[in-house]
Amino acid sequence: MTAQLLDGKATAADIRRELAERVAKLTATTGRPPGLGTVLVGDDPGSRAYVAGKHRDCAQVGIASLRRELPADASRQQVEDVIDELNADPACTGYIVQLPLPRHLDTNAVLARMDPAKDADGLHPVNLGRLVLGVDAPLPCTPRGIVELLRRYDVPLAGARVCVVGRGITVGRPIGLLLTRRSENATVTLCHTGTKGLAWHVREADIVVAAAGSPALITKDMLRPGAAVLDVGITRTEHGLVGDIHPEAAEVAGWLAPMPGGVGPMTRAMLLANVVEAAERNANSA
Ligand SMILES: Nc1nc(=O)c2c([nH]1)NC[C@@H]1CN(c3ccc(C(=O)N[C@@H](CCC(=O)O)C(=O)O)cc3)C=[N+]21
Repeated sequence: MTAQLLDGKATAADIRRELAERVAKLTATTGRPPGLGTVLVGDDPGSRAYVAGKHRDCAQVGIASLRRELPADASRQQVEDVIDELNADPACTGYIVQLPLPRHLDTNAVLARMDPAKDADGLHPVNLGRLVLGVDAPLPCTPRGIVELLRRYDVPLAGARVCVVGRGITVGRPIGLLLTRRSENATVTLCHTGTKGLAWHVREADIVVAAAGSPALITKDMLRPGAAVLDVGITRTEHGLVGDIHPEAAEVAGWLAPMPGGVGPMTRAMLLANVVEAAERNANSA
């Protein structure tokens, strides 16, 4: 078997076209385009590249970009001033603080200072709480992108056994909350580096979400033939970017979202969707 491609790159391009129409309407009715802010602290080349990609996406769909950059040794006060400024700026519909922050800064304190209505990442504690409660809120971009990709390729979710590998706050922790909603109705097992018998858990699964950041962790012998496999891991090595899924997994999987070209572009598209939805909420309440 050779897996069917879950083409995140092409799907994200479709979504950007859909969003561009909504942005054009919003801009016409409100007199100004939605704006996405990014806060980048330090000069990690990976983070810089991601942020640049987000601004390219914005330009494509007609969303305005507000870039804020601070040096790696920025003080807590400097970061708070930028957050306060974006919270108050009517041109900023939503924004993100690029993670990880330099170690001397308290990530949770920074996230908590954001206006939850402007949280384009869905990572503010209030919005994560709303996700647990099942109340409408901006959703974390990567989990939302994964659900959207599975839906657009008609991968069956109801009753599916999903194995998530990784417990980070951006992917592993929140994705189970989306997939176990009644509307998705999947069953989710959350595995991590402390899991005993990882291969057994993975082999039980109809859908495997690999988000551990451990190169080639998931090998073809671990997979149920025909499973949908999504590679969320990205590790920078001297040979380039490496995912969590071993390349030979494509021989056994039924569907594969590769890295690159799978979940990454979907994450970026969902960030834009969160901003457009926030702008539509504002327009409707104005
Ligand atoms: N506040 C915050 N929100 C984030 O959403 C966030 C973050 N911080 N910190 C870092 C991670 C990582 N992340 C990626 C997004 C897109 C690609 C992406 O588009 N990847 C391309 C290729 C990337 C490349 O070639 O460098 C792909 O997979 O095809 C990758 C990684 C968002 N993150």
